[in-house]
Amino acid sequence: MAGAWLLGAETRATADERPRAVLMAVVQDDRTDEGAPGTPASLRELERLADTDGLTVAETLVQSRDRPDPATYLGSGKAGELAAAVERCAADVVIADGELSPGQARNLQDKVGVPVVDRTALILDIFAGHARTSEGRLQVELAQIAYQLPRLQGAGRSMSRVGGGRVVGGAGMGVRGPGEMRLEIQRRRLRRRAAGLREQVARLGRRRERMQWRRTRNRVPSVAITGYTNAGKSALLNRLSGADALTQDVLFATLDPTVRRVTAQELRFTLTDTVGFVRNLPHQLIEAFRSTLEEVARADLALHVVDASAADALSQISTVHEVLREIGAGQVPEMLVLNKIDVASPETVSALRRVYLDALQVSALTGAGINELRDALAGRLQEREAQRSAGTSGTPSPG
Ligand SMILES: Nc1nc2c(ncn2[C@@H]2O[C@H](COP(=O)(O)OP(=O)(O)OP(=O)(O)O)[C@@H](O)[C@H]2O)c(=O)[nH]1
Repeated sequence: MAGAWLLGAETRATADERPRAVLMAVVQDDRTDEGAPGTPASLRELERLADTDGLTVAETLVQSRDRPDPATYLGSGKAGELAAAVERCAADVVIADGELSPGQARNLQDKVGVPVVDRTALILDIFAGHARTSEGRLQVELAQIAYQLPRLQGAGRSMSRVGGGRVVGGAGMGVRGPGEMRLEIQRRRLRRRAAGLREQVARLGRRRERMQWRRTRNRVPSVAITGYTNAGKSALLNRLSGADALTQDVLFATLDPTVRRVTAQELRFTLTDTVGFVRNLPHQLIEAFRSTLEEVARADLALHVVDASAADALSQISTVHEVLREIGAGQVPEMLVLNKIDVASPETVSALRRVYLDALQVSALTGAGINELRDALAGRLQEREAQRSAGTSGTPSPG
């Protein structure tokens, strides 16, 4: 069930009722750049993320401050307002549009009485609901454990309350209370589980490498489709290859890479769909999905799909570039394509074309521009192939 990990067993919602969320954010006076936490674009995206995770957004609370309160994130007056909002809306969860420290989450949770999580936890929850292959599921669980470990104290603290008194001191100085012991056992169990998962991921990664190596040896050029979440990557993959990958109007419908074969201008190449990128993609996820994302780093060409109907398309492009750099794929040659041209506004398209002069315009929905794109891809790959053979022909052959 979506939201299952996020809400734990405490949710008040029933199976046929969507859990309700209150969103909250601190807008920092010195961080009002497009996409910073609490800005309209970021909040709209958080709403979409919550919706994708099967939650109903009941209310949104924003506070403007110098910086978040170190103890409670919101200032104390605003935290009181948050508690009232949770009560009023019968909310099941509070989601912050920034990153909460484990302490901030715990303190706020004590004030409002329902789980308080951040954007990272929400994205992890969505990933958990969408991972389809065993590799994807393992990777998500690993990322969840990495997120949970430093936050275990919350559970330990309430357990230690049951066990009677504060963790240290309650049961005598230097003596561990029962809560602390339970916490240590839990930590150890999670670490052991993480080690097992890492081993399985590594095994699957090696298998993926062998397959990739076979493709390289057979010299099948590869194109990796990248782009912001919901840009239309899967739809475009289907159009280009005549395949049937999952397309859904939700964020992160695609989590596991899908490889398809395409032939154009007598050139055969592979097309790989990859996970959609989003602002502030949790670091744990980039780590966990590194082997999947490395498909992009090894590709001959990255086809960067842009949703030209998104008002913040330019900032989505920069986010994708940032993530690509972070996974070591910044050097892969890129072909940028403007998708959803059937619904894009002329203003956004011309703003994009001013920066990306020769970006092709396509619609995965209507099929406009698809043949040209397929040919352009084949052309670029052939060019690269020609350059590569020219580069190697100068090298003396052994013997
Ligand atoms: N109007 C229009 N809608 C499109 C076009 N291409 C894709 N869509 C829609 O946009 C939504 C997202 O498409 P997907 O192909 O799932 O997007 P994605 O980039 O793979 O998404 P993630 O899996 O979240 O990364 C779906 O509802 C598609 O039907 C297009 O050219 N025009």
